[in-house]
Amino acid sequence: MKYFSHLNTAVQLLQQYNGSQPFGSFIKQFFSQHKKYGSKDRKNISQLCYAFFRLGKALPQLPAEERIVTALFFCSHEPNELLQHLKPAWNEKTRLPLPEKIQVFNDDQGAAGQILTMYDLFPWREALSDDINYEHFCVSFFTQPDLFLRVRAGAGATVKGKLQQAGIPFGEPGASCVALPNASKIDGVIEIDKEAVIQDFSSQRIGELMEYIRDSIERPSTTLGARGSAPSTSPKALRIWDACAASGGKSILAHDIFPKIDLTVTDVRKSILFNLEKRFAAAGIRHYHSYVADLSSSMLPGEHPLFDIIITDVPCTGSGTWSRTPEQLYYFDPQQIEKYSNLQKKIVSNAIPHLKPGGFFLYCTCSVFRKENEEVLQFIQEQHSLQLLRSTLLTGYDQKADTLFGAVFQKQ
Ligand SMILES: C[S@@+](CC[C@H](N)C(=O)[O-])C[C@H]1O[C@@H](n2cnc3c(N)ncnc32)[C@H](O)[C@@H]1O
Repeated sequence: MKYFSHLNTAVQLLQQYNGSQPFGSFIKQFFSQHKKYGSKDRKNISQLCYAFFRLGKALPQLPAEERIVTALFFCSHEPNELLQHLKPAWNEKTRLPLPEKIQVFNDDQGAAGQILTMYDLFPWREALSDDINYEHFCVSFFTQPDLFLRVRAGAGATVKGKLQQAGIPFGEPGASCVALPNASKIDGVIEIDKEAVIQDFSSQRIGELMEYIRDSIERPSTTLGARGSAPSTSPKALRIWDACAASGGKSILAHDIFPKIDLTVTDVRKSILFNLEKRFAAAGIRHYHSYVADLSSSMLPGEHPLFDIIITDVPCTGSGTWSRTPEQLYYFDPQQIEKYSNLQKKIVSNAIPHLKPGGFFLYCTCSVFRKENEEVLQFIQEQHSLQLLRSTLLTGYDQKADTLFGAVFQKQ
């Protein structure tokens, strides 16, 4: 009976939650106020709640209990105790691919039920960026992504040795990337930010665009336009500005890729720059300039020499990360797409005037929407006459990772 009691608690929690804070914080607060739940109870209740969100916009009319059990079926990749108790008839069908599971659900509903299609989960297919595989993207909502580490230079053997010693299984999807099961506890095992940075696999791959810029600077003939002059390869440090730095994920990456940099970081949130300060200290980055700046309304305040490289990892819908935070999919208002696209255009417009002629502009989002990706690229080319050198969609949905979009421009 405890499984049905877990289901009831999940329903109550979902009724109280309104999407205004991350569900992870909400449920943590709930459990800290209700100590009677043991670790197994907490695990089951949170699994049921997250499953509910993973159904996205589908089946809004279904009673919450049924919606949760349906979602649990879609999220289960092998038979399990929880589903065995809540819906035994579906438990032996958990290994079926999603389209067949949807068929099982539709058959079960009979003539009275509403027919479910993949389109109901994520009804904005037409708004997606080119090259997104819609079916694979939708299927990925039912799997929790991995936790990824970017191992810093020289720390590979140490990090892997420590993980092995702690009995934490890991894979290696990339040269300096380690993938761990999402619930892995690495605090106290790895020296975070010093030995390895917690950073999604696709986010790490933005480093490939940075390497491309670095190589273009070292071999200028490959990218130089007729009038521009690439930043010199002299030992002088490259002036790099991370304009939407948050707690510094891309800045630390840039620090690790460019041999000598004079780094400026800005963000509209003072609190996040405080987090950056702590991470930079752990990462051994001591010399940098940090400012609070709202680039939606003005350029960088004060006098600043022009930059060799500007990184704008802009605020966005975060739709490429929704398998990590499925509550955002559930509560998503599609009007946000236009709102973010406009904000992104303002931010890039206030950043680009700070770029040197010949300098490089790196634009990135963790969005899957065309308006935040290709449309902003077009805006940058048309309104700011930057030359697009390279753009890439880093699809993470087949690798238990996020999906990011990135592009490199050069100013003539
Ligand atoms: C996607 S996050 C950046 C993540 C970061 N680059 C990293 O790799 O960890 C976008 C950041 O843009 C900041 N932001 C939002 N609006 C802004 C604005 N008007 N001006 C400057 N930064 C802004 C947000 O506070 C947020 O920290």
